[in-house]
Amino acid sequence: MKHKATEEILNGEIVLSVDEIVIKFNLRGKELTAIRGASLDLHKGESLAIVGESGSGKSVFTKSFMGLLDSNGRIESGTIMYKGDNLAKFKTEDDWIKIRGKEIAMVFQDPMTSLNPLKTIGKQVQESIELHQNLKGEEAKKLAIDILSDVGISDSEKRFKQYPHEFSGGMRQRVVIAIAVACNPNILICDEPTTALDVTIQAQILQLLKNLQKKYDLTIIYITHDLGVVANVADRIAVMYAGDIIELGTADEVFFDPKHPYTWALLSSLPQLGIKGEPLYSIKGTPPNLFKEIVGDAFAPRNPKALKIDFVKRPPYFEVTPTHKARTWLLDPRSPKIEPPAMILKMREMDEKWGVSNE
Ligand SMILES: Nc1ncnc2c1ncn2[C@@H]1O[C@H](COP(=O)(O)OP(=O)(O)OP(=O)(O)O)[C@@H](O)[C@H]1O
Repeated sequence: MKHKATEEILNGEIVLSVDEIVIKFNLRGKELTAIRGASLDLHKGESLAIVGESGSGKSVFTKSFMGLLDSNGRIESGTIMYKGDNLAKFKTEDDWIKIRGKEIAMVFQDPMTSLNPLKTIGKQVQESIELHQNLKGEEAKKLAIDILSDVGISDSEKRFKQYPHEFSGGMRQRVVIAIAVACNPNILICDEPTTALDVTIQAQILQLLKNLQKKYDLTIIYITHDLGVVANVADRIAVMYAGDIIELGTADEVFFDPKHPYTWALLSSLPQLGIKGEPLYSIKGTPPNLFKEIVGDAFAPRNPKALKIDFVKRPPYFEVTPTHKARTWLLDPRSPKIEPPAMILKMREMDEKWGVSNE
């Protein structure tokens, strides 16, 4: 069930360790808890996808690793350990300068907001190099041209002199990736990097990131609301719901043997996996109100098969394998046996029969 490469990664070094982080926002005098004690260890060289509906906390969680929370937000408790520093305690811009770009870089959804329309794209990549690597002038320019070709911009010497508006959406996203890579970061966070692009271009950008990961020795976090998008690029998947990671496992484990009812629902609503002739599943109800304290399993009110205890007590993590865990009472040996929906059973069957995950 597990790829060999993933196993090697998980035995390797932990580059970032988040423990029980709680993040709150103040909104018109009221307090909203966006992240409710989420924990995550990121392993060197892995691609980890964080998936979940809009508002589940994917962006807030990862922005806290770079000191990019909005000014009305704060980390209330928990730790974010990176190279011996607790980033959760960082206060000033001087602290963050050491981390942002240089150690952890981010690629956002909309390339137009990340690029300066008044500067040539080459200059923008070059400046990123000059700021973060010990190179200046012609040397930095030469490296910028090389990085532009690495991200798939042909004729990069000529295109160095062009402006963002002279590029298509996909090409602009490549430039944004070039700027991030030019900082020589350890960790690259890609926040919905392909949402604004059409499907073919999406696949090309994901393949590009996969290639760059090896060449530039990157650990990558993908943020997406679409599990289908990351199926081919993620080693591991963290499923987020109402500010917490409710299931974490290798991509194969989450796809073929999911345990949390929310993960079942997410997978069942994927158009790529729909059963022919049957209507596509859609998750009923709305996520919980984060202004209120959440009791029990946050997904319970939307889960038609929720247990009584789901409304009373927050489930702990139950370990499925050393790499797979989920916060659901269904994994408690005392729980009644509840079968996942037909589509999930079918996926499991396919995996057992054809070994789809081991290809
Ligand atoms: N500055 C802010 N003030 C108040 N609430 C905020 C602020 N920023 C984020 N939130 C809230 O925190 C929660 C998590 O938001 P977040 O943007 O991380 O979700 P997400 O999973 O990344 O969603 P999306 O896919 O839509 O970006 C949401 O309820 C959001 O409204």
